[in-house]
Amino acid sequence: MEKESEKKTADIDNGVVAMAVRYQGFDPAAYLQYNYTPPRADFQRSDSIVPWKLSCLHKAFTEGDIDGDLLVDIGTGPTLYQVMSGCEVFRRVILTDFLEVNRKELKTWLGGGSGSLDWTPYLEYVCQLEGRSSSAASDKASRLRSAVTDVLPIDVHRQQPLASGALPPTGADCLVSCFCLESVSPDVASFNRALGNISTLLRLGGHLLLIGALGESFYLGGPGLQIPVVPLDEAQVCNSLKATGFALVQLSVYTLPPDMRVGVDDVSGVFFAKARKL
Ligand SMILES: Nc1ncnc2c1ncn2[C@@H]1O[C@@H](CSCCNC[C@@H]2Cc3ccc([N+](=O)[O-])cc3CN2)[C@@H](O)[C@H]1O
Repeated sequence: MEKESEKKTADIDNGVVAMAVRYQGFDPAAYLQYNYTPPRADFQRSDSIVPWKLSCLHKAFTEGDIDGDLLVDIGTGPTLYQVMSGCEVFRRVILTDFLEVNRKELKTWLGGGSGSLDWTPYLEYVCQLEGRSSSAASDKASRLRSAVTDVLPIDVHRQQPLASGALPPTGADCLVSCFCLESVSPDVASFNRALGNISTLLRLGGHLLLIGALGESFYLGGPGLQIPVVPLDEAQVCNSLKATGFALVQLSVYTLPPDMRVGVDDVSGVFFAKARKL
């Protein structure tokens, strides 16, 4: 007779395995087009989502309470915007993703190639936030390329999400993770476990910068590829951070205007959380 706890564990594993299978069809180029081109990435609009995210990250990295040597991005996907401010603060940056197609996309750009998206407008915008002239974008690209030392496989559902020895024994000084945990977790319990798993990668007192979707139940990971998402609200995000040993430092929320709802997901808002590991 299967014990209840064994059945629950089996269900948990089945949900995670099903999610991993779903991700095999992920299309980085399509995903970038859906979410990282206008209107969601319109640098002429003050209410566009990407400028909001870049401003949150810039402020969080530069307001003086974050420092250290190593920044790790959890579930980087095929995007680089997450570390364009952080690469000025940390000597070393590690990017991570579950899929080889995304790691390849990142390595192409890092190797000087042009990937599926032109990141120049992003680099120019972050240069402006930093008070540099936007012509400094190519210098920033060089700094980013030299700061990123590794692009590693990761699985946030493992108690040890990275290969042993991937990080120094003291762990990362800061983690950043954008739109990953809620998009790979079948339910809130799985989301909380994943948050606890990635916390093991962060030193005590280190910061977590978490960006994620609110009210999202699915998104398109490629043409016709609906990927399920566990819907979160602000209260759940706060509860999950507290339950996994983080002190919330700051929470900001962006509510999508109607014309940002373009049919590639059913997200209603985006949260930005700055938290510290207790
Ligand atoms: N087990 C795993 N461990 C770690 N990473 C894993 C695992 N499985 C998959 N991954 C990895 O995680 C994935 C990260 S991309 C997830 C996309 N999240 C949803 C999408 C994003 C988005 C973007 C922008 C806006 N907006 O309003 O501007 C809204 C939204 C909401 N929809 C992907 O890289 C996969 O490769």
